[in-house]
Amino acid sequence: MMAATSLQDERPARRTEADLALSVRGLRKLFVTARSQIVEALSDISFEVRQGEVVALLGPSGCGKSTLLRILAGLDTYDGGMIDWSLGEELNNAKRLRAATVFQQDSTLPWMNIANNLKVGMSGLRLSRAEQDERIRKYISIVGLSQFVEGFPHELSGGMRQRVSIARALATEPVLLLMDEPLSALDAQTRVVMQQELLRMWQRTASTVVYVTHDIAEALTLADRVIVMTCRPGRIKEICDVPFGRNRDVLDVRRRADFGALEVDLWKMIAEEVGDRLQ
Ligand SMILES: Nc1ncnc2c1ncn2[C@@H]1O[C@H](COP(=O)(O)OP(=O)(O)OP(=O)(O)O)[C@@H](O)[C@H]1O
Repeated sequence: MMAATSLQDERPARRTEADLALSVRGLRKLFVTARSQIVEALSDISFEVRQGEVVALLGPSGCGKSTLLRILAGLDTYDGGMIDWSLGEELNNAKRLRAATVFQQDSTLPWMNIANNLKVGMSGLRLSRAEQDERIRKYISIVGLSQFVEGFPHELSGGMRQRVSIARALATEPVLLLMDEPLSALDAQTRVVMQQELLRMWQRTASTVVYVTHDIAEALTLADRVIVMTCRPGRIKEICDVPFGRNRDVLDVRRRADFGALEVDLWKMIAEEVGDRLQ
């Protein structure tokens, strides 16, 4: 059992159905390979995401984390089960949440300067020019790139380009922020700085976030709950509460004894899946 279960007093209070942002029920996803083989990527996936909650999807390589995120983003279909978008609005004839996605790979547009990269993300939002400019200023400043706003992606490092991608998603002020290993290409120092920035931003914007990572410490640092997935076909192995509250500091949480205990528990779960002998 997880160490978190002994820390009931620090957990966020259980909320009612009215607080749900979305719930996924019995989701199944099949792929057909080039050799006509059927691959079951996801099987019987059920979980809920509450408003303002940060949920991390953690699991071994190939367990279907990105597939699940792509389905939530509306970029892929599914073959069974359902998604109930509690807070959804009508978008393209379907009830969905207004979401923005940040991927692992660089997705900046090289022919546009940084300001225009952010504008592209906001293009469907019918914002006035002044509102767009204000959001560009705000979110580029949040990711620490104010002096590069007129520059072009090729003038930035890989990590800086990734920060542009994050700013572009944030500038749309989405109801649901979907992030697929957004910090994995960054160097270790920038990564910690960005984790702190994400915590700060989410606290300010009360964002609802689904965050894919294979990094256990990152999941514990950022999330309110960690959903651990099994090897393929990806199922839910365990859902763990992270008892650190939203108002947390990247370095302070790592000093906590229960951080270490949770990290070990999660390691064991992942090791069980990949057949490692660490356990
Ligand atoms: N287009 C596709 N056709 C066939 N199989 C696919 C396709 N896309 C994904 N898969 C398979 O589905 C499974 C889940 O892939 P997915 O990329 O979602 O895993 P992941 O957990 O995000 O992995 P990683 O952590 O390595 O990025 C994998 O076994 C993969 O081989």
